[in-house]
Amino acid sequence: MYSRYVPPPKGSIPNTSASPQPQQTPNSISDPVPAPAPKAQPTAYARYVPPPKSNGQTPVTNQTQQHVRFDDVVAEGKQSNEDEPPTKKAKLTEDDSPEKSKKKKSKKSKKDKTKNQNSPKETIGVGQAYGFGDDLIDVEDAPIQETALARSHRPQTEKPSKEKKREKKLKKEKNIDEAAAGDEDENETPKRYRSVLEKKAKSIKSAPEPAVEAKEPENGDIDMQDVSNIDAPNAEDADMQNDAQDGAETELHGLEPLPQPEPAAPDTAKPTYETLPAWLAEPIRISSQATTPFSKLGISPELGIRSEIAERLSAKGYKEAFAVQTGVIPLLLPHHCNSMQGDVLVSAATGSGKTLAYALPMVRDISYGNRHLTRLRGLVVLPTRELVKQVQQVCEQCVGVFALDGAKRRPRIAISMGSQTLEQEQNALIEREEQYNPEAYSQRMKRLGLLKNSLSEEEDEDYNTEDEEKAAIAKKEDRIPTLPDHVISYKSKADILICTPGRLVEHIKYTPGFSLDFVRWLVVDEADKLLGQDFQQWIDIVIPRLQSDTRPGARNHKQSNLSGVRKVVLSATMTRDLEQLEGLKLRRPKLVVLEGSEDQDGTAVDGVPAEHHLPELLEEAAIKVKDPNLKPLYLLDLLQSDKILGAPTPIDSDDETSSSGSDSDSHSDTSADALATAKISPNPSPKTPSVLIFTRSNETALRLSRLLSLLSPKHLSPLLGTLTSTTPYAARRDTIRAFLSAKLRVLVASDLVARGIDLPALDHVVNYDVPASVASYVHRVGRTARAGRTGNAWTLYTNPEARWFWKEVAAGGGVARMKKVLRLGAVEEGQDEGHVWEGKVRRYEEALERLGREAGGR
Ligand SMILES: Nc1ncnc2c1ncn2[C@@H]1O[C@H](COP(=O)(O)OP(=O)(O)OP(=O)(O)O)[C@@H](O)[C@H]1O
Repeated sequence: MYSRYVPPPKGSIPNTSASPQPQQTPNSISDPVPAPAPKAQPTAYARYVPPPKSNGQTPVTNQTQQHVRFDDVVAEGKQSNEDEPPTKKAKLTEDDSPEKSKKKKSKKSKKDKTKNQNSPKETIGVGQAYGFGDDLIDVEDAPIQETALARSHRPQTEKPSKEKKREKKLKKEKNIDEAAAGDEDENETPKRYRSVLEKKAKSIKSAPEPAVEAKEPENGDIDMQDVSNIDAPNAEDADMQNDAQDGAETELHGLEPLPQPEPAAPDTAKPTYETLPAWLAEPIRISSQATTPFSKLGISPELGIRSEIAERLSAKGYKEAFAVQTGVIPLLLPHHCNSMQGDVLVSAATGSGKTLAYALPMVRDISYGNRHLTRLRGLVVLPTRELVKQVQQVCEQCVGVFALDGAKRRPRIAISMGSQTLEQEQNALIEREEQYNPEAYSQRMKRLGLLKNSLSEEEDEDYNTEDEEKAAIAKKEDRIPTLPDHVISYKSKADILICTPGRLVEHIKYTPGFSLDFVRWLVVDEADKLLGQDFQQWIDIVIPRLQSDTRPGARNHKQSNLSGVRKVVLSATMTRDLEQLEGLKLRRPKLVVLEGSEDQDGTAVDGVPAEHHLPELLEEAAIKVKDPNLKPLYLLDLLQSDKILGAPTPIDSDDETSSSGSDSDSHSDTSADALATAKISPNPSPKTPSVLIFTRSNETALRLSRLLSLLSPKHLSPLLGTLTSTTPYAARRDTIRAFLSAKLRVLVASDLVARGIDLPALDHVVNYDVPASVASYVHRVGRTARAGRTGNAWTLYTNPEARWFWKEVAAGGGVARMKKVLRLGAVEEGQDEGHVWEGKVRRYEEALERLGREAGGR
């Protein structure tokens, strides 16, 4: 039935005046509803006549109108024989029983087709849609056509008797199809279809009455049932379709709709463009105020820091856990939950106490280990020797704290940083023991027998590869004399090794018996530095050795079900570079970020949290250097200002001009005050402020240090020390010791000590040269204002450096600070009188000349 529907061409509304349309008829019928404008279309759909808008009539009236219209057509066709008015027919239709209605529907269908014949276009369309010739359509419609044709060909000489008329009428009604067949010539029905049509007519006649009544549309609109009736090839088909449709309503024959799943809830998640993993994008944030007693850390006293230990820590100056320790230590203490035992990354300000945050839980775990066996279980990697020494001290403190608390053993701590020869370090790290092992002994003898022949060659053997070198070391080891049936076995002398990455790599390669098989802690302090630089590719060499699991149980953590290497990665300027972190092969990592309490600015710029946080009690200032050639003089003025060291006493003054200047009224007036407030003295005390001056290179540091000594031989020179990476380690160590004991008060240093060095009493940091990066600035100024103390940072900047400094460092959103950076004018611009400054410049030029002579004389 669907194939028969030929939709009308778009926008082509047939001209109702051009062809007679059934819709026109109702207008003449006594219908109370004014007929709508005819929208005659020859198809079934075209029969729908919408009810007039807001006519105040009920839809029932419209329904009536529809039926009236169809029956009108019938009435029209019969009007010549039965002179009943159309209104009567309409009434009858409305009163029809459902059964009759069904029959009439079939007739309607046929008659409708007759009407459709008036439109040649439609006839062609329907025939084509069926795939038959148009003839077939004509034949189907023939019974209805006959009424008109038969009338026109009826002989005029018929008997006028009523009997004959009645007979004829009956005959006509009974054999309407036969008459159609008899009118072959008129209908031009092909013979080949005649028998088919006859059979069809008979079957229509003999067909039983439909059992199911056709439903009438309730609202006057034509529904699909009507359409199917109208378009059915004949009445029987239409009835059958009706039956089928009605039956489908009552009996579904297993075609019930399958249960469908609940419709999925619409996805309300906003698209995210975050490329960082969740642990990095959403770190654990710790407020700087979050201090806690050590005894409260951990899930229980047994698995945490016991109160006896907390008391001992307090005795050592660690009264309660700093904020970063409050956040990190619980993550590193034993836990039953595996998800709490992943690797930990820490980003916290300089001087916030990161060292104790990892040293305490690591030493605790190793203290509770095997009583008798010393194995290398903890590895701490740091970028400089100074830091190695510093961390060693903190770890030793922790060892002392746990040693008395029922710990099974006192962990041994070793350092390796290249301050000694490799052999000295090897002896400090590894112990050789003779072990009874006849089998290994015979194998060793075999090797030695083979070696004898080639001994002379080996003496001047040149190693081309690492493997060759290792083999040579093994041969040397074989030659160490032992007791019969004994071989050399190796034993670690240290439980914890604190080292620089370069030396660690050397031990892995060249120290017999040096093994990382038992290591279960890896600490990478100053991580951004260690991951950002190559350091003999230490990551590629160390990390695979920590992943190997050749000895089952060797990496088991005490008091927890964790096995494997626990990695702790720390920095004040922690890298978020996943590529760099990837090399560490982190497991279930968590990032802990220490935030400032209420950073005045820099906490968030455009909603982006600051990358670095400066110590809360740090005060920063910057001084513009107008003439870079006189920069050392600017520094001298700053040092000798009341802001830092104060002016030297007039009696001991290095400065001739200053003495002469003191003759002036202004100076003589204040000389008594100057004496009273003078801070610089050749004999410093712990109260004398301490200063760390950073330069951009070793050479600049050495040169500046010498220049300051020449400019102030009496006062600054005795207080001055220099720290560069070219300075011998022993000299460096002595310098730091002297500084910590207040014998030295001013250190001129390269960036060697910019990171990690803890100089607790340091009051001032001066950036003589602007740092190379924001991170470098953070580390440099972080040498002061540590552990909750106050501190000052001063930066000298030249005109070309001004833009970068103020934009990236001072005002950049990447650095969170409590106070804004002060912009200061140089001393020469304000306080000094012209002739005093001129005198300083003259002395500076003399000092430069002398420096040049010294350099040339070397
Ligand atoms: N709980 C504590 N109580 C008192 N002082 C502490 C505590 N924890 C650490 N300190 C002290 O704070 C100072 C800074 O500690 P530490 O050197 O570990 O800082 P840091 O965060 O590693 O700094 P940097 O990033 O510069 O290396 C040290 O002098 C240390 O002794």
